[in-house]
This record gives sequence, C-alpha cells and structure tokens, in this order.
Amino acid sequence: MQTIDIIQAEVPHRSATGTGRVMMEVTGLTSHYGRIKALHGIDLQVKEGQLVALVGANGAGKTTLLRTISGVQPASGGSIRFIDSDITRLRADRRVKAGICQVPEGRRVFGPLSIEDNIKLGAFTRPASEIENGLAKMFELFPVLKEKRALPAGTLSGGQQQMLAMARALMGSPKLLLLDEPSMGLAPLLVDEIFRVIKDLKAQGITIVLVEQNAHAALSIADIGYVLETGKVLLSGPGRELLQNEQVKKAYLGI
Ligand SMILES: Nc1ncnc2c1ncn2[C@@H]1O[C@H](COP(=O)(O)OP(=O)(O)OP(=O)(O)O)[C@@H](O)[C@H]1O
Repeated sequence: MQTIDIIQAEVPHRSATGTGRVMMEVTGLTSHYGRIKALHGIDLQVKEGQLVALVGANGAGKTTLLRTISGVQPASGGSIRFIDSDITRLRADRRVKAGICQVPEGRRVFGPLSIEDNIKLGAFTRPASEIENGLAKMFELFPVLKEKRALPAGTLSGGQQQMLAMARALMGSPKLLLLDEPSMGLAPLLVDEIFRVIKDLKAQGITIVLVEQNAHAALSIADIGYVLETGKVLLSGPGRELLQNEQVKKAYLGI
C-alpha cells in the first residue's frame, strides 16, 4: 500500500481558530478485537481549535480509532497523549473528566427519558450549579430541543436525535469532541443542518475529530483530513488539498 503524507512536514497548521498547540498526539496506535487487528499503528495529531476529519471506506478503522481515543476500546500498543498526559491506559470516564467527549455512531439516546434529562446526563462531570446554565446554552444552540424538552427522546426524528446526542456530549464541556458519523441515515437537508452545527462549534473554538462516510462534506470543512484504509493512515493533509487529490477523488469522492 502506498503511503503519502502530504502535510506532516510542510503544512503544520492552518486552522483559522487554532492556536497551533498540540492537543492530542496519537503515536503507533494499535487495537485488536480478539485476534483481529483493527488498527495497525496509527499516527495522528490534533491541534487546539482544529477540526480533523477521518474518512475511509467501511471497516477502515475509523470508529475503532475514535473509540480507542475515548477509551471504550482498549489500545493494544502505541500511545495517546492528551494535553500534558499519557492517557493510553486511562479509564473512559476519566477521559471524559479530562475533556474528551464522544458522540457515538447511531446516536444512542435514551428513548423513554425526556429530552431534558438526556441532555443533563452528559453533565455528570460538572457541578450541579452549572447544569441549568449548560442546559440553557444547549437550548440556544438547538432550539428544536427546547420546544420539545419534556417529551421522550424516542419521539424525536433521526436528525433531532443526532442534535440531542451532540448536546449531551457538549454538556460535559469538552476540550475535544469526537463525532462518529453524525450525518449517517439523515435526509440531505438535515445533513446540511448537522454540518452547520459542526462549523458553529468549531467557530466557538471547540476542537473536533469527525468521522464521516460523507468524505466530501467532511473534508470541505476540515482543517486536516486523514484517509484511513485497513487500519492504517493512507493519506493526510489539509481537507481542501485532499479534496483535490486524485487518489481520494477516485476512491472516496466518486469522481
Ligand atoms: N466488535 C467487533 N468485533 C470484531 N471485529 C470488529 C468489531 N468492530 C469492528 N471490527 C472490525 O474492525 C475493523 C475496523 O472496523 P471499524 O468499525 O472501526 O471501521 P469503520 O471505518 O468505522 O467502518 P464503518 O464505517 O463501517 O463503521 C473492521 O475489519 C471490522 O470488521
């Protein structure tokens, strides 16, 4: 397999909002499901304020990488440094406290619970005094959730459930937000809406790692993109440069 690294040397950082300080450094990361090796030594860097997109075909390892960063999937080798600490062996709940919040694939909201209670669940690391304020901010960001706050989460549409899952993660005041396939299964108009929210969060300075099947949309808004293939980084570079890359066009953009 050909490995081309467009950025590492010549374009260290292009985020409009980023400070250029490295927030997370993943080095030689491997992960297994039993005897199946899903990640084969991933190197990835995320700087403060950046939006980093992970794209690639089904089974490339994108979800596994996100889950290994959030700690719900163990690393079998390599390391993850977050801010000033090695978190490779840290429990998932401690990583949330450290500021890493994940919105899992498929939303996973608690259907029978009210929308408001679902959002509050995300605040388990925050003092009770901050919860009302956090809730008000989420209702500002997602007005549709405010209107329906007392209803069971299961009554929401797919796109609204995605917003709810994002609001829940944001209640943890993440330094790093991990989004797994937020546009999955959504109608085009809702996809636009979700991407608008992601751009908004980036503009607010939240650092984001975004996993997406929709490679074009993800690379269009990403500072940096990584293309994964069979558990390895095939290419990395500024999102807009990857969009112009012939290999990416053919394999992932259907051009
Ligand atoms: N629970 C599991 N048990 C065994 N193998 C798994 C499990 N989850 C994922 N895998 C395997 O690990 C590899 C990476 O899968 P992963 O779900 O991370 O890829 P992905 O890029 O996120 O794909 P998708 O877009 O389909 O979610 C694949 O070969 C997959 O079959």
